[in-house]
Amino acid sequence: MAPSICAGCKSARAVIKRPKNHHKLCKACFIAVFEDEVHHTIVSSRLFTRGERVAIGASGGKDSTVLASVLKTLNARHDYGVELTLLSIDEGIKGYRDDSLETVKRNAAQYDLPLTVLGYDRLYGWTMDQVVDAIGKKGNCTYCGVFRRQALDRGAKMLGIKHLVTGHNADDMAETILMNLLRGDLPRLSRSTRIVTGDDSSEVKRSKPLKYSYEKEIVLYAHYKKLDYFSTECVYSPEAFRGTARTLIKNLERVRPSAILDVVRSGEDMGRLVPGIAPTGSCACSSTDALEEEVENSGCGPKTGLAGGRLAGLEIRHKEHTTGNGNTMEADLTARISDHQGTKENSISKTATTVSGGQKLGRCQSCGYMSSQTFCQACLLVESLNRNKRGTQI
Ligand SMILES: Nc1ncnc2c1ncn2[C@@H]1O[C@H](COP(=O)(O)OP(=O)(O)OP(=O)(O)O)[C@@H](O)[C@H]1O
Repeated sequence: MAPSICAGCKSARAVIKRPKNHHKLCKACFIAVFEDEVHHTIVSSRLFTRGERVAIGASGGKDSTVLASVLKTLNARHDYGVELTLLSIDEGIKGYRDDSLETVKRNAAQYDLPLTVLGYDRLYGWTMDQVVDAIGKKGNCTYCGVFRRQALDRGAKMLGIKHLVTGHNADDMAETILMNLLRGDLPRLSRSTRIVTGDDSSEVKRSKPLKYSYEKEIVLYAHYKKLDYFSTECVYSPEAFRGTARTLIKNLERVRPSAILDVVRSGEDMGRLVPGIAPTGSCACSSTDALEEEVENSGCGPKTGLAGGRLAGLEIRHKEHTTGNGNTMEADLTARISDHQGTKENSISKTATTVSGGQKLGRCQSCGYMSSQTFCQACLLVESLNRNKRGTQI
């Protein structure tokens, strides 16, 4: 059989059948088309403004490695005028994150980008290995997801950066949409489809430039560009619901390649029909729900609605266990996590902002992180861990 000719340049030999649409392309055309599509997403969503400083959430995995590489390339090629930096969170998982962080360090040198690494141990007084020792594997993603979200925000704030990009891809988006659909949670589905969460009034806006990029194409791009990435899965395996959604998406993709994008587009369309949800671009991270949703979008994190119940329970129990003036635990927590939060953040904002649903968005009374509750989710989780450690039954 005669070799196929590239559908792009019409001259070179095609070596790739694009997972997204089965177009046959040569290597150079595939790389070009992949980069052009990410550029199109960035431009059409007006993700960046000239002069902006942007932190790339860098885990050393394929998605964020490709994101860093593509953004570096596109920033130079199209002169976005943004200042890129890598931000890594060390969850403290031996045999996983320690190795992947070595990859990020090499990436920083390869792409000539500054790198900042922040650890859970420093931020919360706990590594994930210690958390799992304390609570077991079940539900550990809840802790990790809540901690990571805050850690990334805090890292960005520490660097004086107001925009964080993550490597969430189309497959991740489709999974999350499907999970929210299966739960019947349309408001969350709507929020989860956004490319940008947070706006000028939120402290750190987040965006997903790879939102329309297929995971398989990300892997192919990394392969053809010979990118250095870390490919081991987290040793604390993901929870069942997302795993099932992932399998479903992969099976759908097998029989209909466009299924992933179709689910993403359908999610966006459905999201637009949900009443009472602010249009894209307004703050999506200003409520407890939105925080959980970000955790969920992280790829790990609560997959079964566990976090909401667990956290609500902790909040109630926290109130029961707080003394009249509510200061006992606050002092304890503050002592444990004051290292990173500093006096500035701990000086609790007196002004609260009204957010959707009539909730007041204020500051966690312990750490100063934005929260619609008295204490933020991370502080509640840290306190539950500390209580268990002290042998106190909550
Ligand atoms: N430890 C971390 N430090 C910094 N950013 C992170 C970290 N973990 C996840 N992220 C960010 O969140 C995105 C989604 O994370 P997820 O856990 O789903 O990993 P993933 O899909 O395997 O992505 P990757 O291939 O980049 O590891 C990552 O692409 C990255 O931008």
